[in-house]
Amino acid sequence: MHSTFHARDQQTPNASTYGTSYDSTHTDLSINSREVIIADQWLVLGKIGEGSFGEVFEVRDIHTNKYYAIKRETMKIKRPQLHDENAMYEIIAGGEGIPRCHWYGQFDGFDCIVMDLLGPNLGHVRHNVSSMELDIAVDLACQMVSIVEHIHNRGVIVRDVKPDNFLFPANCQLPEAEMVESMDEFGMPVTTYKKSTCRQVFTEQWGIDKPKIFAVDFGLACYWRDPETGKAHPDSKKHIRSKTGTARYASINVHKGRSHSRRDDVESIGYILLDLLLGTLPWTGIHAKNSKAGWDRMRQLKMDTFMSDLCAGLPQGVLEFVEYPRSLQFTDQPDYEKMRRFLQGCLPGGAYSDIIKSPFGGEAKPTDNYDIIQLELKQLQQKQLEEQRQRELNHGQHGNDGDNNDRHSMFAMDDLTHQLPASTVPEIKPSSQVRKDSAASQSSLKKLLKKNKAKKVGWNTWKHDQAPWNPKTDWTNDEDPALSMAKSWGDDQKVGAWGASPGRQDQNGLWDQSKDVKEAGWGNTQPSWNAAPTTHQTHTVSWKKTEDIKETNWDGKQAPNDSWRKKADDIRETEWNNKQPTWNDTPCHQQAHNDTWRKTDVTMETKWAETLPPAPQPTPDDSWKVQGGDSIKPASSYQRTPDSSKNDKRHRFKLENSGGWQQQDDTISNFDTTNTSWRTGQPGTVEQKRGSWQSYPTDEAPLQQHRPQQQRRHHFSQPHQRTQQPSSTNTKSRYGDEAPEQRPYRSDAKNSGVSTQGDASQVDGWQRKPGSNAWQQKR
Ligand SMILES: Nc1ncnc2c1ncn2[C@@H]1O[C@H](COP(=O)(O)OP(=O)(O)OP(=O)(O)O)[C@@H](O)[C@H]1O
Repeated sequence: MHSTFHARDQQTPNASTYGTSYDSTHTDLSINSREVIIADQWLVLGKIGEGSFGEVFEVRDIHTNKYYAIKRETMKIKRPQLHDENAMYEIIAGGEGIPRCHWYGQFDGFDCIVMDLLGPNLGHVRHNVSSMELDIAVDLACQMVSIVEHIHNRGVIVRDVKPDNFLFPANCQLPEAEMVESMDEFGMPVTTYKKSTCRQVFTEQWGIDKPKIFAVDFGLACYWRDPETGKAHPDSKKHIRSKTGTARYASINVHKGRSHSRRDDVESIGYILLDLLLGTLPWTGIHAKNSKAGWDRMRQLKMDTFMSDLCAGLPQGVLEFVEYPRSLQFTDQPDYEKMRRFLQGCLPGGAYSDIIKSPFGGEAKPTDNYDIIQLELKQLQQKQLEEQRQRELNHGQHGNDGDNNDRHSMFAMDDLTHQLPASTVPEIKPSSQVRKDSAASQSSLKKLLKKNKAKKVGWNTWKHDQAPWNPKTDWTNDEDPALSMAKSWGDDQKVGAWGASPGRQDQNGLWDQSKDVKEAGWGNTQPSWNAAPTTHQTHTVSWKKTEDIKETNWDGKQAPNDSWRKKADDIRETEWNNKQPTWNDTPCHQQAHNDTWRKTDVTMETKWAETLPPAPQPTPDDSWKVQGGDSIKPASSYQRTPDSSKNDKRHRFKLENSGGWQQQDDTISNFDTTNTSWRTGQPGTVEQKRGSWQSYPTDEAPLQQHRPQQQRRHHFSQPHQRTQQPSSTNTKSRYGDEAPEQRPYRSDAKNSGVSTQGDASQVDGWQRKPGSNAWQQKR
């Protein structure tokens, strides 16, 4: 039965001592150093772990007093993945070794998943024991095979199988090394640490012979099988341009740039098994000039290492287990039972228990003789490096690919958790022509797509950052450490959205134009969009029909507020409704639909090429004028916030000096007029000059600086940025079947009900048409 460890009282006898103490990173800091209760239920206790993108905290359910873990990810991140991870947890729920999720939602600008609380991970434990006995490693590997088998049976592949993603139960504490004081040859005191063996830890400290493990972190997981057709995804055979997962445990096929399939997950388990038994791998600890060089070197080492050399001293079954996945084809289903047989056969008396002879001669080494193994591995590694150096010298390539020994200019590959920039692919400079609504731009877009095709972009590759129309500035966001980190790592570490979300739409990215990709051209003239008046939009849009895609009819007043619906046999159609709420809201934006559509079996994307005029800058000294000229008050005294509690179009207004909020529906007629000389009235009586309002997503977090910047980024950006909602109350799926909402920068005028006549008729190059609400560009 699936056992869970989500509450202290459900744990083992030594429940009082377990918990977060296993993790040295535990800080006892709750978010913002104050009591934080998430969703009125989960009291944050302290941080217990973190990965490249997520942070994990221990929380207590204040209603039941049970303990859980919460993983959070900032919603500002360029490529959020917790949402997908939650979806993956749902898909694989109920399996042995899969933690249960209890809540998913947004809090304080973070996506959060509450799940069963677990303990130290396999990597931690291996690091803290002197050696791991064969039967223990075999048992753990068998559990991993079964967990991965379950996940594969649900149509999903993990793509990041590594020791750090297998966790022991929460009642298991990280083993501590025993401190031993002694004297060195000069009589000086020396402190050494003696680690226990794994068996000692399990039996003596944890009181369990064979602890259970649980898999976590499905941020990179994706479907290997199309849930609609039940067949392997057609695109998944393509080459990927950037590698996914953790280099140390990546399969050779992934190193070669092939898409992940089930065989790669099980090959990674083989490397984990070797790591557990040997304590290291020949390619552990290597340094490289850049991550690409590191991945390349690891690939070379993996390919050059005879597994029989590596497995010397280990039972034959280990070798069989490691080599078996390498023989699998892309679509092959691994024979999990056979893999477990190899493992079980390793145990004394088993069918695969013969010990493999060491290539260095002499007796076979015992598996717990760590020093000898380390020495032999070092020799092996040296030998391989020497051979490689020699090869390079012969080819006159020495030093060209990061294989020099200048360690100062290198970084440790072990630090590299995810993946590589596609540094071999030349970046395509953004072309201004691409954004133009002209026939020329259509053809240049096609050229770019064609170029991209030549670059072997695969269906499960995150391609956003390589989008030719997406200039580098798109990544510039110094305020967001997560983004700058992503940048420094090569922007396509975290793949997943493509593969992960069949049936959902990701409005971002660049796509390749291959058989299953459909393109729809947009007519060359979209005068109404360019002019962007609020009311008169006429879509003279032409569609190019390719292959089996259906055309979408436009009936004059459409907005990209569409929903997709699947018709028959793999054909999707766009339904456009006639409302244009979002586009209408943005009179000061120039929008050009220079779009292409891509359809794959499972996803569809929209690329909105957008040219926006510079966002209007608020001028703090702008004033409010009351019609009739009674009084003038600095607009900065007023703040406006969307009423996030109501999540509707009403706004609250704050008169700074008077304190207190006043909520209005669509007017500001009830302002506290006693405090100031303000006179308010019905819509139409107050004039507004630009920049008068300051928008706040919540009562606390000013957005004023942020929003214009975001808007400027839209100048270049992919549409998903527009879909990001700053409000913490936004729980809407980013993959929902809607087009991205246009967040109006100047929604104040419309939403507040304040008339925008008079002075407000001019906004940074735009002006109201005399006598009408329509906007037109200044000439
Ligand atoms: N349910 C849990 N209970 C206790 N600790 C957890 C739990 N989930 C994760 N952790 C700890 O937090 C660490 C980071 O979690 P996780 O791997 O999910 O984050 P990540 O950012 O996705 O990591 P990665 O860099 O591998 O992608 C894990 O290695 C583990 O030690």
